[in-house]
Amino acid sequence: MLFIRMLRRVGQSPACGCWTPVLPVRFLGISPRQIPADANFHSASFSATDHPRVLITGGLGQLGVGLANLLRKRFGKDNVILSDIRKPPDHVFHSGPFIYSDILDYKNLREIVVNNRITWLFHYSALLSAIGEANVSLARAVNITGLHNILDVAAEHNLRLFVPSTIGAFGPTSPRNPTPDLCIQRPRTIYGVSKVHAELMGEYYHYRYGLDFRCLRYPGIISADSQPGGGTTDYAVQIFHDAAKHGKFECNLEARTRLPMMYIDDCLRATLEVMEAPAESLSMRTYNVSAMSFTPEELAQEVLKHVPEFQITYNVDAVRQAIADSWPMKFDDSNARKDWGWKHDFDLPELVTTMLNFHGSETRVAQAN
Ligand SMILES: NC(=O)c1ccc[n+]([C@@H]2O[C@H](COP(=O)([O-])OP(=O)(O)OC[C@H]3O[C@@H](n4cnc5c(N)ncnc54)[C@H](O)[C@@H]3O)[C@@H](O)[C@H]2O)c1
Ligand SMILES: C[C@@H](O)[C@H](N)C(=O)O
Repeated sequence: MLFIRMLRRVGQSPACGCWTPVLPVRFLGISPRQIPADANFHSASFSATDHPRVLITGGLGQLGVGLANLLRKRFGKDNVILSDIRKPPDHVFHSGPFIYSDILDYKNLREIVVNNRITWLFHYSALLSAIGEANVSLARAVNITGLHNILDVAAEHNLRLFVPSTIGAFGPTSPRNPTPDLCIQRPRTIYGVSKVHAELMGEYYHYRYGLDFRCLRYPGIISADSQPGGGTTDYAVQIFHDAAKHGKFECNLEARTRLPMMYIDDCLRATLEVMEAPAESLSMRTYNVSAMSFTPEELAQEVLKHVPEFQITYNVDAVRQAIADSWPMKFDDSNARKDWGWKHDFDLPELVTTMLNFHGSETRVAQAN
């Protein structure tokens, strides 16, 4: 009876007309892993004045080290733990706490969360779009089974959980220009399918167990000092390296392939901002975020302004091209802008200047400027 009365008391959110978080795990009697409700004594509570204790999974990829740097500046070095299944390079190992964590090992995850009194979890482990197509069973395990472990450990220990999604969560039947937050999502890659699954499972855990799940759909992310991990948008990172070093670049997508992109600083700031946003400002739990959209041809034109002899040629990779042709060309992120004040800093000209300054200080870019 108590349970039914509490369900009745839960109202509809005026902002979105959707259900507000239903009930905390303890009212449901059992958590997702069948842990007795009163066994939830490990969860560390923190008030707004305390710093969160952060764990980043898959932290040695393109985005994780930059995220750790940003969060350590904000919350203190020792409050942010980077983890992965790979061996960290020296500079990462010495820059702050690093531990081994395999997201397929649930007990290992739970031990890390408990021993380190983790309160916020950024879940970055994944196999990206192109590499996922080359190894579907591993992508399925890491991106789906691994996500289940993350959701369960987060729900059991009352963590605030960030899981990134992607433009790859849409497919050929989605509106592509622009792509809104809510529309048909029928991706044709294992990566995209696993990310739609993550969005839906995270939202389900939010409504069912009160999990504080937050998710942004990132565009292709462009970074200077970290390498992409096997995606369809990787060309937009490699082009800067090759332009600065060799003055030429062979592109694996067609010249007119338009995709949403974002500079890494904007991406990481968006991630921190949505995690810090007051819960009542979030009318949704999964948001598109956007900065710019361009084609390889347009990117090459901008590079030419800095590297006058730059040449681009095309040798199209059929798998990547098919993926790109099914993805959004432009993202509609008006809900993120409206709800929690998202605003990007980098458009195409600033992106190109920043990337070439990084790569080109001692090469042909420096000579041209
Ligand atoms: N980089 C982008 O352009 C982009 C765009 C959209 C979304 N995202 C998402 O952001 C997140 C981070 O992306 P990224 O580019 O840094 O990815 P990445 O491929 O560069 O890194 C992923 C990391 O996951 C780790 N990993 C693999 N299996 C693991 C396991 N079993 N346990 C723990 N770690 C494991 C890998 O070792 C790797 O370091 C991913 O979830 C990705 O889907 C990235
Ligand atoms: C877009 C994103 O999810 C990733 N960079 C990929 O291309 O797979």
